[in-house]
Amino acid sequence: MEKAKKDSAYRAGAKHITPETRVLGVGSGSTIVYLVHYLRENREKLHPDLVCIPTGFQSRQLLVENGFRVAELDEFPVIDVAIDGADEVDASLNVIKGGGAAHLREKVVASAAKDFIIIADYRKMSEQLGQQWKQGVPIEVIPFALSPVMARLKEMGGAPTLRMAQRKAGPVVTDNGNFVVDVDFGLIADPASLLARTKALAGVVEVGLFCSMARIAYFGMADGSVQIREA
Ligand SMILES: O=C[C@H](O)[C@H](O)[C@H](O)COP(=O)(O)O
Repeated sequence: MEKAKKDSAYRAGAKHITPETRVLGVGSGSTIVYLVHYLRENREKLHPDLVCIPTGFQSRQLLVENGFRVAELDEFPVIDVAIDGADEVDASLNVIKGGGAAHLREKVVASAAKDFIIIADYRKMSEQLGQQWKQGVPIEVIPFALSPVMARLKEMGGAPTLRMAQRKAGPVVTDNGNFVVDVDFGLIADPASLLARTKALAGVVEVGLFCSMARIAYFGMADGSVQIREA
C-alpha cells in the first residue's frame, strides 16, 4: 500500500511540478507525505523560488521540516498546481475527501489552483462514490449548528455520525475549530446534486465532495503500475 501511494505521488510530481511551478498547493494525508519526499529528492528540478501553500497543520509541518517555504493564500491567492490525496474517486473524477478532517482548507486551496491533481492508491478507485469509501461523506459543521444539521441530514436520507477523536475525549475539532459529521448516503448517484443540497444547510461550512475540480488522478496499483484517469 505504501508503495502504491509513493508511486502515485512520484508520478504526479514528475509530471506536474515543473521548473515553472512557482506556487504549489500541498494537500493533507498519508499519500501527500510521499509528495513532499519527491520534492525533497528533486530540489534541483524545482523553481528556485518555489512557495508551497499547505492545506493544514500536518502538511505545513511536513513542508517546514523539509526546508520548503510555506506561505498563505493572502500572499499568493493564485496557485499554479495543487496536488492532494483522496478517499474515493469515481469514474467522472468526483472525489470524496476529508478522511483526515482537512477538506475545508483543501477545497479552498484546490479552488485557488489553476490545476488540481489527485494522488491515491488503488483502494480509492471506484465507479461510483460510496462503493469503496464506507465511512460516509465528511461534512464540516459549526458546533452551534450540530443538532439541526444532523436532523436535516437524516431527513435527506443520510445516516450521520459525529466523528469522535482518538486519544482525546469528545469530538474531532478541525483546524478551523469546527466538528465533522460523517454521513452515509449509500451509493451516490449524483454527487453534484448531493453537494448542493448538503452545502445549503445553515451551519454547514464545507462538504467533502469535490465535483468538477480534479483534472487528473493518479492511482498507484498493487502490481506497481500507475493508472491515470482524466476528466
Ligand atoms: O482530510 C483529509 C484529506 O482529504 C486526505 O487527502 C484524504 O483523507 C486522503 O488521505 P490519505 O492519503 O491518507 O489516504
